[in-house]
Amino acid sequence: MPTMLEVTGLNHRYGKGDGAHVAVRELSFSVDAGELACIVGPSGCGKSTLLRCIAGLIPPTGGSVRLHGDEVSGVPDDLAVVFQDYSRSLFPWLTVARNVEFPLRWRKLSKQERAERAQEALDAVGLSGVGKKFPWQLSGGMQQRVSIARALASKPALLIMDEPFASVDAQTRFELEDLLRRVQREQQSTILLVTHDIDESVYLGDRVLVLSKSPATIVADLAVDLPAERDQIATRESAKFVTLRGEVARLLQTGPAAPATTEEASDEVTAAADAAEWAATEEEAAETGGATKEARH
Ligand SMILES: Nc1ncnc2c1ncn2[C@@H]1O[C@H](COP(=O)(O)OP(=O)(O)OP(=O)(O)O)[C@@H](O)[C@H]1O
Repeated sequence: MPTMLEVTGLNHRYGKGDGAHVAVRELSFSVDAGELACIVGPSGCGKSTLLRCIAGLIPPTGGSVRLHGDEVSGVPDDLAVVFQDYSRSLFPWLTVARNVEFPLRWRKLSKQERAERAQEALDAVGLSGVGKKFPWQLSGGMQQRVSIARALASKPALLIMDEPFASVDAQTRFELEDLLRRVQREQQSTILLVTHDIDESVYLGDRVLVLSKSPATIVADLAVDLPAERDQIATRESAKFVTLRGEVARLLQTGPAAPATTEEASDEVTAAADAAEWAATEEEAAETGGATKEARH
């Protein structure tokens, strides 16, 4: 698959001089077309800053972001973002259908084509019959489906999702996760999704990018070797899922295993020599039928 998103040596620093804060440091990764990549990182590590740079909302202070080969400067036309807070991202005075159509106004589409695209997107998220309702007449989970439909209607090259399911209850979250995976596969969408939830990152992702504590940098890029068809109970109980979840949790807690210092390495050599000597003595004792073990303790 061709590369859809390429982030190279990205840096972002807020402010200048003594008060400057480095939020993102030398961060590089790429996402292939049709891939769903999850980003997981500790609170405050710089996830939103990274997404804002990728979405062209703020210019990075260093490095580059390329979308299908084009340098991102300003918000690209073919990029859509779904935020956590659905209640603030939908217009309450517009019907659901009009909300979904809204970003298509800037596309060269007839009124009829816009209406059809909106209906297709609503069908895809299981909201075929609610186009004439207003967002406030829907549940929270349904409103977030509308936000997803609106993002999909514009057929973006890249869909960015910032904690999209963090404001809904656990049951709805599971439904929305399954919905997202289904729609992503049907439409071959390229998605970059940020979450705090380790399990969600493994359940949803084709890949999980683990970020360090602030300033954000990538500590691991893990392929999620789970079947494409996932199930909220069976997948989460599978050995592969549990292992991956543990690996992500460990990386978040401690970061990647650091290379041993010279001092640590020399300690390890001494410990290994001691162990070998002890084992040899034990062997000797066993051969002579002695009770060295008991005598030593
Ligand atoms: N506009 C700003 N000016 C100065 N510092 C900022 C600004 N926005 C964010 N920061 C700082 O940059 C760091 C990263 O913030 P950011 O919001 O990107 O982290 P995050 O990982 O998305 O956080 P959370 O997990 O809490 O959503 C934080 O220390 C934050 O205080």
